[in-house]
Amino acid sequence: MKYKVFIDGKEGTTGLRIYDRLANRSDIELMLIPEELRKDPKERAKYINSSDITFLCLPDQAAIEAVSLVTNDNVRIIDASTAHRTDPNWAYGFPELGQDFLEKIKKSNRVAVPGCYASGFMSIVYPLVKLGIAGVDYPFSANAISGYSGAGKKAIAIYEDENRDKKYDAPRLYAMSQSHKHLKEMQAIPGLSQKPLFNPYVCPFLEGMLVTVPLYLDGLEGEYSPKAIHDLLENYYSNQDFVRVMPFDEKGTEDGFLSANHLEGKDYLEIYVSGNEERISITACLDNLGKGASGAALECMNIMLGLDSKTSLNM
Ligand SMILES: NC(=O)C1=CN([C@@H]2O[C@H](COP(=O)(O)OP(=O)(O)OC[C@H]3O[C@@H](n4cnc5c(N)ncnc54)[C@H](OP(=O)(O)O)[C@@H]3O)[C@@H](O)[C@H]2O)C=CC1
Ligand SMILES: CC(=O)N[C@@H](CCC(=O)OP(=O)(O)O)C(=O)O
Repeated sequence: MKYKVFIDGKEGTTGLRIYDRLANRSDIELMLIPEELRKDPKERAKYINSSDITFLCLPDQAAIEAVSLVTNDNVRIIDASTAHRTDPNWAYGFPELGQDFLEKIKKSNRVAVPGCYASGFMSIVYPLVKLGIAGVDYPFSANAISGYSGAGKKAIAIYEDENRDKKYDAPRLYAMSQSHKHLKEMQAIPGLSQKPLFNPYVCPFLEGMLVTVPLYLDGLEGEYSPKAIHDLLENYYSNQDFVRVMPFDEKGTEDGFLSANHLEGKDYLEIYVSGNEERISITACLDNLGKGASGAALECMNIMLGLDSKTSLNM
């Protein structure tokens, strides 16, 4: 039997990558909507309701509309947008955070794929809070950079225009009003008492991401060295394929640099712990289109179908 899969928003950045990874799978029948009808709600409803799994790779409003079109209770939805990530009726698609996350993804027919920045932040902060290393009231902050593909196809066209304005040649800070759309899930999923301070930059390279969470050790719930925190995180993610805690080095890496495109094309995330006895820095490195979007969506699909979670993914 083949699973029938529909990708609503297949022409977009996230949708295309899911399509490419599924195109050659013998266990999947990809349902292709005629190009001229791909935004027609009536036609989309037909495709959604006759699929086993529908991926929503759409702007938030279109994703909300797509969910309202579901009339067949058996259809399972995987939504890459921001629309449902803190909705308790939806599973949060980050199985490595805990057995409860994994079980909910397995059982649910509504799964929300975490935001790319949120994935990096969550991979660090969720275990810190869960293990009692940091309190829910710790004043978390995060600095992050993303490749321009994170901003979707319109931004890709701007960045790849050979006559682009010079301003696109440098990292650009944004969301300076502290109102980035991922802050809601960054607070809600680990249960923080306030939203973190968050400074994202979009940069002139295609894909890749770093999210750094700096910490004062004396603000934690107990006495820890950077190495002790490293070991606790390593233990938390032991046996996980998609989240890997890298060997401890007080400089972070051997030469003291970490490139944001280091995991380009890969679907897993790496965590680096570095620092000294006063202040530490924990950084998640991922591909915004991999574990930050399409890769995570496919990992969730594999789990929902009871397959090896690594099927079709780049490890
Ligand atoms: N890029 C990334 O790294 C990440 C993106 N996401 C999220 O995934 C979703 C998709 O993002 P992304 O792929 O980057 O966006 P894109 O802009 O690249 O693609 C969105 C696609 O949706 C199509 N679309 C828009 N409205 C409708 C509609 N009403 N019906 C059907 N199709 C529609 C667009 O059509 P058209 O081609 O005509 O514009 C486009 O093809 C967003 O919610 C985004 O926030 C999540 C994680 C990371
Ligand atoms: C570089 C860039 O612009 N990135 C996007 C986030 C991409 C993403 O993760 O979108 P979702 O929230 O749908 O997951 C932004 O900051 O809005």
